[in-house]
Amino acid sequence: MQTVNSTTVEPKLSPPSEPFLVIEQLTKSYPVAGGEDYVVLDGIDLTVNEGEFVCVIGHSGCGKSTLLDMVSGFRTPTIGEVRLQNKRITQPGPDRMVVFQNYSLLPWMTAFENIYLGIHSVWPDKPKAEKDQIVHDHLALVGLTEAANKKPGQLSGGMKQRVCIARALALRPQVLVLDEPFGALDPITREELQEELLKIWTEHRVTVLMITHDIDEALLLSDRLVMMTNGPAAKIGEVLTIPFPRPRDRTLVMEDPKYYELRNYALDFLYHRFAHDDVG
Ligand SMILES: Nc1ncnc2c1ncn2[C@@H]1O[C@H](COP(=O)(O)OP(=O)(O)OP(=O)(O)O)[C@@H](O)[C@H]1O
Repeated sequence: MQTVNSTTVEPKLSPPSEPFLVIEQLTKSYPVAGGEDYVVLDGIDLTVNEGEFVCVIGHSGCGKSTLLDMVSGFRTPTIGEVRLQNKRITQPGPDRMVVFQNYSLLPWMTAFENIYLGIHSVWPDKPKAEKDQIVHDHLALVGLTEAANKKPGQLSGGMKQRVCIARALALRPQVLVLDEPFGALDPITREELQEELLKIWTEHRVTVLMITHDIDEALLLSDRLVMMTNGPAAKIGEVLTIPFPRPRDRTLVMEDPKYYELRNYALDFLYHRFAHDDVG
């Protein structure tokens, strides 16, 4: 793993007392023809600290993507609001970069060009050499220097997802929004990317909001695990604080007796207390 060189902007951490990302009384409903609105999320409150890694887990269809989409600005709340550093979020912006499960790279462009495109659209006036350097640094960050000139069709799923992570981080977002980023990967590649994400986060401390269906992934990566109740009208059921010291090592984490305590607690939440009745 290489680190980003001199072009990296050190994260400016807000004073701890200042709220960073605030989700307040967030409700989202959709109109239903000839009937009552369908309420997906109902009164979600969550404050995320700067530099925190928060995972969101919940059954399929409970509204996890809807929640993160309102942080990204792709959807607007019906009631309530999301604020980043006291500024209400009303639209997408480069301060909140999203990585989706299914790569979303432009297939006719190389890995380099895919990353360059975003940098150029946010900083059109930066000298080209500087933009090139940012791309090279971020390809190196995810171990893809050799693949710079390959197109998505020539890359494995894991490599494509690395490019997506590099592309997102290259814009120096304040919040990295990850919507099940490793969901389509095989277990070995998934573990590799978890390790890489953990290293990148440890070095750069970007604030992360990540959806996962994998409790083990959440326990390895996150500071807090937000567990959603089932929809319709899903809420935050509980938030678990994940106490393992950082930097984390998978083996050490899994050897910690608290690991199984937390894992069982989360499993009980999902499969007993809020068992899914086959929707979505
Ligand atoms: N534009 C829309 N109009 C109406 N209903 C919608 C719309 N978008 C999403 N929904 C509904 O909102 C609910 C939550 O969807 P969402 O994708 O946020 O769930 P999720 O928890 O992310 O699911 P998964 O884990 O399967 O990705 C679902 O019942 C979905 O059908």
